[in-house]
Amino acid sequence: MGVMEKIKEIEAEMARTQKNKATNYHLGTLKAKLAKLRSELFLEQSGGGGGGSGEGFSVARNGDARVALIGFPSVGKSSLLSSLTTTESEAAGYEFTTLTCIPGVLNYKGSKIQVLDLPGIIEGAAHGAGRGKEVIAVARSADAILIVLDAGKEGLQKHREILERELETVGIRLNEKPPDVTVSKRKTGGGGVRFASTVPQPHLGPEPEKVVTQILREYKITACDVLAREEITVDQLVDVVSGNREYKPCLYLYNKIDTVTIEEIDQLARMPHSIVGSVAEGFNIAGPMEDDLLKQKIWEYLGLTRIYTKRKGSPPDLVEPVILSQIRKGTSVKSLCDNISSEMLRDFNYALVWGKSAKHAPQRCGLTHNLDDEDVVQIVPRTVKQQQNDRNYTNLAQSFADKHAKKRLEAKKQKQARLRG
Ligand SMILES: Nc1nc2c(ncn2[C@@H]2O[C@H](COP(=O)(O)OP(=O)(O)OP(=O)(O)O)[C@@H](O)[C@H]2O)c(=O)[nH]1
Ligand SMILES: [K+]
Ligand SMILES: [Mg+2]
Repeated sequence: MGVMEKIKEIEAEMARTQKNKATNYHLGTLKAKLAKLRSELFLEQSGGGGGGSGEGFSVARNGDARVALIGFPSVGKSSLLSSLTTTESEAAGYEFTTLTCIPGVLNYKGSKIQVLDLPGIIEGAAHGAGRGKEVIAVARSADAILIVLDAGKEGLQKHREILERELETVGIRLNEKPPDVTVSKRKTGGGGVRFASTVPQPHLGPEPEKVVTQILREYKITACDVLAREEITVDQLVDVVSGNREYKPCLYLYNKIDTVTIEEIDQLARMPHSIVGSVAEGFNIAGPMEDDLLKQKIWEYLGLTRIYTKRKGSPPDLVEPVILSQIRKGTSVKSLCDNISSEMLRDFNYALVWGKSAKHAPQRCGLTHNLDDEDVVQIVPRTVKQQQNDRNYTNLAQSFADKHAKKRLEAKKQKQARLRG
């Protein structure tokens, strides 16, 4: 039986099985099996062959962050790219106008955001329909996803769900945090799965340990300690165990609101993580640089942060901020140094910070301090003398260690000689 048939069979069995306490354990096992088969299928397909022309959309990463435009055909993705960036992507009134990945750069608040226009996807994309696999692979590589929907289309909510499902099938989790669960495999201490939780686990049924054991068995893990620090579902546990999940912020844009009534617009605007707009009319999308809602939201979902650096005795550089991202490498002083140069990190002594993250102006901070948008930072390196001292101490420590190692070796030799003699 092929992977696809096995998947179909399990899905059918899950549909037949009523959801209640007694079947919780069985459903958990099925979910784990399904997740494993789906990832097999995905890997099989992304490893070349099967559907499409086989050509990937390899577009070099560029700028401070990457956003992928995902949606059904003709919802206005290319029109949007052309309005957000200086790149012109062909737009037309027929489906599948765009057949490849078109990158553009959005300049916003001193950052450069790479925006990727893509072909439209349809139901079954994750399993290779259209060029779905390639499109979804690009979504996986993005820092955030912008799902574009046509506000005037019938079955709009269904579209949203289909797109979410296609992305979820390949392990992308939208607007979710990685579950706070650790699985530590045990080398000693015997087999068996030990499950502990700091909170009650109502979703795992009356015997959580049994459910957990069964799911781990599907992944051939039999000796380990599992610790949950929050309430989790079976799906979340499967995500943790399978390990190749991508957690991504996702913003939904209901485009073409010029074609629907004000009541409909009002409803759409209340959907979670959503904004409404019209590329054609410029509403919420192509307004003046800083107060345009879509750009603001993209910035927010990417967790971007501007840091103005300054040198001793000079004013801060307000023209070219260093852009850090909360969702990528974080906004600590260490990330800032890393972003500038390896020497900056090597010679770091402390940072002087002005702005929202500082308790007083300036605050003297170490590498772990988290910075806020528009903070001003001066990095103070260790003095030449301190650096020289560091090197001397390192050398001293080394010769000390060498001397003792030598002594121990000699003592060992003498002991062996004594035993022999
Ligand atoms: N009324 C209206 N039409 C729009 C709007 N935005 C885009 N369109 C039109 O919608 C049609 C499709 O736009 P495209 O930008 O080609 O859509 P796409 O999502 O890139 O389409 P594919 O590449 O074929 O998947 C074009 O005729 C656009 O002019 C809008 O806000 N309002
Ligand atoms: K089109
Ligand atoms: Mg297009």
